Amino acid sequence: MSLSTNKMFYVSWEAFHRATKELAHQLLGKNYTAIVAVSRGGLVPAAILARELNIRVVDSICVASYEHDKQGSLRILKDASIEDSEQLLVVDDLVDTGETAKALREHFPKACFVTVYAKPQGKPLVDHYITDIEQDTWIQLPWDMELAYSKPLADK
Ligand SMILES: O=P(O)(O)OC[C@H]1O[C@H](OP(=O)(O)OP(=O)(O)O)[C@H](O)[C@@H]1O
Ligand code: HPA
Ligand SMILES: [Mg+2]
Repeated sequence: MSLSTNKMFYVSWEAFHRATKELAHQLLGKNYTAIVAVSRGGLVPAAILARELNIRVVDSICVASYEHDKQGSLRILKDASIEDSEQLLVVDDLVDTGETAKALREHFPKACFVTVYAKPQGKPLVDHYITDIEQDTWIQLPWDMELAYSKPLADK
């Protein structure tokens, strides 16, 4: 989905942390031994999950799929050095069209693929996620935003 939609779902750092901890609760006790973060969006939830689940082996796969807000084909810029296994968690921030998830599932067929947010098109490709977001809504993540002054209603 491109950024042309005007429906927005704004996520604060606190909300992102809370949702990711909820994801950690779902994964607790499943004995995952390693995490691969899907860079860049998966880096933040991967750090939070690693802390909550006490996983010390954390790697990344660096991919580029969106060029200038339009979806292109997925390119692997750097692969992870961790082997695929059922004890591996592959973490991304969200699934939208599911193109990234599809490619990653092919790359790590045994691993558990998780995200914090999921839109309907990508949802079937995710093993665990926390929050449903409509397909036509753009998720504004906290690292893409900054605090800004808001005029009082009376001055608008
Ligand atoms: O389900 P899809 O339609 O494939 O979209 C989901 C992917 O898009 C975003 O990454 P993006 O490629 O924008 O790059 P970034 O993580 O480096 O910001 C997001 O972090 C997911 O990885
Ligand atoms: N928000 C941020 N990045 C994204 C989205 C979104 O809704 N979809 C694909 N990449
Ligand atoms: Mg990404």
